[in-house]
Amino acid sequence: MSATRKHTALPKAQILIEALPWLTRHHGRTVVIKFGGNAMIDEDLKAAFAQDVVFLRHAGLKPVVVHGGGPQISAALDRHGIVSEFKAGLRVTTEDAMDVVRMVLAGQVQRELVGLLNQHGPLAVGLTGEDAHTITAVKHQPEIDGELVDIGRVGEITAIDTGAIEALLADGRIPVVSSIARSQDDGHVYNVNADTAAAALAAALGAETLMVLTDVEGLYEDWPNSDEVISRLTARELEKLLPELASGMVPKMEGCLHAVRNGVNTARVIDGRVQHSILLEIFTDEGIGTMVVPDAEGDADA
Ligand SMILES: Nc1ncnc2c1ncn2[C@@H]1O[C@H](COP(=O)(O)OP(=O)(O)O)[C@@H](O)[C@H]1O
Ligand SMILES: CC(=O)N[C@@H](CCC(=O)OP(=O)(O)O)C(=O)O
Repeated sequence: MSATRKHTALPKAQILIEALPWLTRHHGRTVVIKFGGNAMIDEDLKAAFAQDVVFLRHAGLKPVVVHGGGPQISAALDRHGIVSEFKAGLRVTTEDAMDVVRMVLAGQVQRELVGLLNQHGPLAVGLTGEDAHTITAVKHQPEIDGELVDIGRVGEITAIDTGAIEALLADGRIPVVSSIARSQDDGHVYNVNADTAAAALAAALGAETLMVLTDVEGLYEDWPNSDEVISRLTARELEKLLPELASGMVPKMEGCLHAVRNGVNTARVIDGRVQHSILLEIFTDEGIGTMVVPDAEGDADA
């Protein structure tokens, strides 16, 4: 009887001890995790996400969650009779649409994640970029075919104030941030792409890692023709690839590039549809998605 028990218990100890080098390396470090709206497929996945984040916190890391909600916003706009339109990968956001964006991100998606995390204890505190000047932006006008285009209340980040997030982390809490910015140029607010917001926060916080959870396995080498995932690339390699990327991958990979060029050690895009993908990525060698690393010192034109 006891021999059988030992048999089944030993592999579990093995798994725990395998995580030791990662626990040592990441102890006390900040990890920014972006949870994309497309990865929030079902209740089980959302609950597993919350478990992973709480696990990281109890393992001595400092997780910061930045969430998206693109599909959820589109569904709510649809119910309000507002048609969703994207230009340069960003939502054209009228004044009316902005109210809906804010209501869905801060009032629904963020509340749901805070609730799931807090099933494990008094840990999560939700905020938007408006709170304590966390994210400040000016009006963003993307250039499309050589012309500046007005896409409404979409913001370009000009400043990050990490004070509120750092105070929460120091208090052992898990900040959950919605990608809405305070406006530098008028009294209103701006809609910011959640990947861009997560990357800017990761850089400003000096995070160890930016982890972007989405609905594909990683960055595909030749999307949509093949599902060959690029497992590792340097900032310079990514920079060369950027002009070829499409739609949702553009802000994600631009964000990864910004992060590793501004002090973040690794930026990863991983499949949020796989349960416990965060734990697999942080605590094992068999990293599952795409990892972007800074250029090696001495790299030409790095
Ligand atoms: N090279 C690529 N590799 C993987 N996905 C790509 C690529 N180019 C474009 N995509 C698209 O980007 C999508 C992910 O971005 P997005 O829809 O904005 O997700 P999220 O809600 O997680 O931010 C994928 O589902 C895929 O359709
Ligand atoms: C300006 C802009 O496009 N904002 C995004 C904000 C939410 C988001 O980025 O959500 P995902 O991460 O799920 O795509 C939007 O309105 O859809």
